[in-house]
Amino acid sequence: MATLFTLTPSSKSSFFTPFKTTLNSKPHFPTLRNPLSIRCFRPPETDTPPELKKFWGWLSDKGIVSAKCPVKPGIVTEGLGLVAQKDIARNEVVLEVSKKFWINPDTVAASEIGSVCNGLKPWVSVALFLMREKKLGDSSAWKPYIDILPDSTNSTIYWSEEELSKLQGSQLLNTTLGVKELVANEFAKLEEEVIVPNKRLFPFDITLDDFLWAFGMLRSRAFTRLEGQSLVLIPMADLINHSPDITAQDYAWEVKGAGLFSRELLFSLRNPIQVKAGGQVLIQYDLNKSNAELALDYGFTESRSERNAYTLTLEIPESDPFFADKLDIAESNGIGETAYFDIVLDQPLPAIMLPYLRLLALGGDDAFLLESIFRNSIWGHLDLPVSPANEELICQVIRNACTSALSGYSTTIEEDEKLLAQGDLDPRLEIAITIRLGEKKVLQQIDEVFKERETELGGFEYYQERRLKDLGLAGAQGEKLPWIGEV
Ligand SMILES: C[S@@+](CC[C@H](N)C(=O)[O-])C[C@H]1O[C@@H](n2cnc3c(N)ncnc32)[C@H](O)[C@@H]1O
Repeated sequence: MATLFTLTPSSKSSFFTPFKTTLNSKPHFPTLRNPLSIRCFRPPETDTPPELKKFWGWLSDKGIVSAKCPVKPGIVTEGLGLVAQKDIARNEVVLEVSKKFWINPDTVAASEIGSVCNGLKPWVSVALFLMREKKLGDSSAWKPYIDILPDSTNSTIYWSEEELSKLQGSQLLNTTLGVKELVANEFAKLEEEVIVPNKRLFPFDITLDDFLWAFGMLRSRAFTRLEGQSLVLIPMADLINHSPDITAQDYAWEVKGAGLFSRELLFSLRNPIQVKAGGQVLIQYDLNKSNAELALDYGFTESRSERNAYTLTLEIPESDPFFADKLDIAESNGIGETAYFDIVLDQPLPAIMLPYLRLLALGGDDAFLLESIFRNSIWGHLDLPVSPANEELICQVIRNACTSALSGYSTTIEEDEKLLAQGDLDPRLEIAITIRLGEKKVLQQIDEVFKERETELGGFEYYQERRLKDLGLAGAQGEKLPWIGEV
């Protein structure tokens, strides 16, 4: 039965596309109902590491910041962050960085390696630029910035095998391995087509680890979807950390025109919530990212239940005798041969999932609905239960898939909850437990939905009953009218 259609509990492939989103892509508005929790106070000046002092000096020399700048880079619990130098009001602009200090594909194109980067994907060219500047050391014009970039984050792309083993059975493990494979493939191509043929420009060893480092830096700190920009690194602005307490929808940043005729572009960062001097200016990165996306992109998770999600991949198998008809119906309703459904903890199933499942399970006595005369009305019919056999098959296949996915994890929900409750965990272990616990809870929730449906199968109204009613051949309760047998 389960072979009737394919259900792959894996992540969607579009998730592998680098820089679909990096920092937030949706408007986020701050709210005073969610007061900022001050995580760390500005360390005494003597604690400031030399790299940070040099970075500040470089920012000042370039005119990126002035002595009046309301924020300064400082050491905070999240690594480096932006520390308020005075009380900062909500919506106050804390930083403006001119385009000439951004690192984006235009920067690469205008650089020494620009001529060999033609045709590279934007993120690949910026990653190559970043690696090269790092290798150039003292000769790099960007050295003070490169020197304050971390060697890694807690993103799962940087985890050891041992650390990744704690994600056994999870979608995030598959996604992480998929992303690393994608990065490795891109690197192999880059090495062969650009690095090796241009030894003069790259007179040093550049390894896959260097490329992974650059990829992770972009993924965690590049701003995307800025007007007309694919991805941009903005020194100093990229020190802004995320706060789960800022939950309203608004962009904390924008690109503005400046100078004569507004020809110069300026990146402007606002403080979304009132901050006291010494506190950290924080923003909401992206309310729509799941914990898996946060863990992969930035290396942290949140405890809010709606961050827990599981992506169900449903597919019409080519072996289905009605493949062509089903595909035609799916495509005319905006779905394809494969559909991805993000199921979120404590939220209802996506509305389109049940109709799509009914379509996939259509066959046997219900196959007549696939005939072309029904083509315009079929989707409406699939919105409601079609037949007991169809609905039962859906329940069985989904429940089997949930059971199988749940059996892939090495711990139970209860064990994970106990581990989390103990506290004081290594950050990567805590991320792994949060992720696998969240995924299992969502799988359990899906199973419960279809378990309940199974018990309700006898109470649903199916296509044939609705049809008889529409034709006036059945009573309000679906019972056949007395004369029907006499017709
Ligand atoms: C845009 S950078 C911010 C600057 C960064 N803290 C640094 O030291 O360079 C994003 C990275 O900061 C860290 N980070 C930001 N917000 C965080 C949070 N709420 N919890 C844990 N780490 C956070 C993560 O390592 C993330 O990948």
